[in-house]
Amino acid sequence: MPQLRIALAQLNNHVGDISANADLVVEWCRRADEAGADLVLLPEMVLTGYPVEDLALRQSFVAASRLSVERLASRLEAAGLGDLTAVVGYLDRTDETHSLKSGAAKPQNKAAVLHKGTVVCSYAKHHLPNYGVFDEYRYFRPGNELHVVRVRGVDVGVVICEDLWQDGGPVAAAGEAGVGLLAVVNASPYERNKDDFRGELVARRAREAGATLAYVNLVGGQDELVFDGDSIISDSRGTIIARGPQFAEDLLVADLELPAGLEVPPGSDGTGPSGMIISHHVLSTTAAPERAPIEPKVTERLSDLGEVYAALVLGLGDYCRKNGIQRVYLGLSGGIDSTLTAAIACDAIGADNVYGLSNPSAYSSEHSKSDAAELAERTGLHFSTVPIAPIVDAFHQGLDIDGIAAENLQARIRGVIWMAESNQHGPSIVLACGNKSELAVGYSTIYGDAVGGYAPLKDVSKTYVWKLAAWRNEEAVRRGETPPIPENTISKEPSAELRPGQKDTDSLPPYEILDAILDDYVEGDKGRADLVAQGFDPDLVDRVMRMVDRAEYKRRQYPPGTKISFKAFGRDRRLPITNGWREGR
Ligand SMILES: Nc1ncnc2c1ncn2[C@@H]1O[C@H](COP(=O)(O)OP(=O)(O)OC[C@H]2O[C@@H]([n+]3cccc(C(=O)O)c3)[C@H](O)[C@@H]2O)[C@@H](O)[C@H]1O
Ligand SMILES: Nc1ncnc2c1ncn2[C@@H]1O[C@H](COP(=O)(O)OP(=O)(O)OP(=O)(O)O)[C@@H](O)[C@H]1O
Ligand SMILES: NC(=O)CC[C@H](N)C(=O)O
Repeated sequence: MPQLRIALAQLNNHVGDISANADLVVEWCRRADEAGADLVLLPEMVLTGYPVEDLALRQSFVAASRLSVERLASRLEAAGLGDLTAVVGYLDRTDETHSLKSGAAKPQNKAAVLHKGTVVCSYAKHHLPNYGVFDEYRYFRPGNELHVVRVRGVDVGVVICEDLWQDGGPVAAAGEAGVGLLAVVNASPYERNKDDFRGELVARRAREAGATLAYVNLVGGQDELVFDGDSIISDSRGTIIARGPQFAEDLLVADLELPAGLEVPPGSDGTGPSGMIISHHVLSTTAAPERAPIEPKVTERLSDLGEVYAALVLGLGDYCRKNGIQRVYLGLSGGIDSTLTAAIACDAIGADNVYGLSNPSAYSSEHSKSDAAELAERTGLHFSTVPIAPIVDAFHQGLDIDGIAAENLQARIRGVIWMAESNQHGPSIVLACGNKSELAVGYSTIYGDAVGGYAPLKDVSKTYVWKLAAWRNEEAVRRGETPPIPENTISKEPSAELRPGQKDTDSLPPYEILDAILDDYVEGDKGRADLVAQGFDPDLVDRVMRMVDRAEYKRRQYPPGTKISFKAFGRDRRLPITNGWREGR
């Protein structure tokens, strides 16, 4: 059986920066070549980044992507990497003469096969995901052909991401065509438990196709999405034989013993058993040289809490790095949300770039100040205190307000202070510290503690915030480091401290109950009858549903934050703000 050395380049690119991404591709191809690879797979749309959103509608962007892939082929050849076969994702349009208004003029999400200075063929994704965070029907025209390339005598079928998730189509056709290897290039965003699902999917499709399957995934943060890498190789029996790290760049290299391709006349095209047009391309048939075999690695999985924490760190870190943001400012109340946000920020961009502000009011407890100071001591972040009581008093001299209006004034004054610091010492942003539970029920002050450029905990429920905080401290102990989060911050009862003795439970049900209802209402999209049938108190269900529905306007104005759940607020859950639909009340 011919031996093929494959390299999966799970890299972190930059949406829109085609020229820098092309440089990255060359660099990773060089690394693959140095590792002796015959074939290197790069992630879906590696040249443009993913998702490009409405950049896909700009002809200039599509043309630049297309030109870049052609130049890349000659660049690789000129760099002495022409013998390597590279699968490179990009955006293409082949029918630019058609009317822009017609769907036929839409570009395609493609993967080009580059070899010996040419673009040998280019596969267009068949299945376009159009659910959750994906809008691919808005942008792309689906493909209808399959390409099979022969590398070192092995037939390799190339498909793109969602093609793997759907039954039938190009994956089934590749199996029927008898490929030895199915190469799948991906940009599959992280969400909790998705890695388990992906692992099973890859193994199942490999068994169904009767072929070894190599799955390469992107790494890095892109606005609200974070890509976790976690590239996988499964043999044709469904055994995972190699797996890359999560949330880190890596070149995963493996030697594969694969069956020789069947007799296909060079360059012959035809219709496969499932009726799909299949084009064959013979690139190389010579056997691999004698070389010391590489033992493929199977990287250990992170724990559930560990992977969520890593996602939040990478999401915030890449948002800052890719947008030229050097520092972050945030209000430190000594509470669990701002403390965990600060710990994530320190891990993402370094404590020396994190500026925490304590802004005590007349109602602030002593522990709110001492716990915030202790956090600074433990992490090494910059810490300063700007009391707001005199500013609040000055406002009250000119304003006749009380109750919630007066409470919100305090939160807004803090927001003004954080933004002023950020403006003064930029390039920097303010971090909003709200969590998913608060965001769901509108428990934050708009233009107050809701100000900011990024919200790391936006998709993390309050009960999970506590778990993550405990996990981060345990992790520090395991590594022999100082746990960042003060014990009192984890154990004390949450309070907004906007009036004397205020507790979150004055306005909200206990978070364990609230989060259970929110899980079903927000993530599960269940209706009132289902929630009541599950045993939740009907009055409480009504109250929570009302709070969630009414807070849509607040969520729309909230900063972006990393998606970690099946359904995050934002692109994943799109509801009208002006909405008269009410159930049972
Ligand atoms: N449909 C709509 N579209 C656009 N804007 C709309 C709107 N409905 C109201 N508004 C505007 O929004 C205002 C009400 O929102 P907002 O000013 O935020 O005030 P509001 O939601 O009434 O009060 C803030 C709540 O959050 C709690 N809080 C505040 C700060 C921190 C924390 C915490 O623990 O983290 C909790 C606080 O205890 C209080 O219960 C209205 O006065 C109006 O101006
Ligand atoms: N005294 C304070 N000094 C600085 N920032 C504050 C102060 N109080 C509140 N904040 C900011 O406002 C946000 C909302 O805090 P609040 O205490 O009202 O509710 P919370 O959701 O329980 O948050 P936390 O758990 O961080 O206290 C905090 O996360 C913090 O960023
Ligand atoms: N880019 C894609 O096609 C992603 C869709 C796919 N179901 C995933 O999340 O992995």
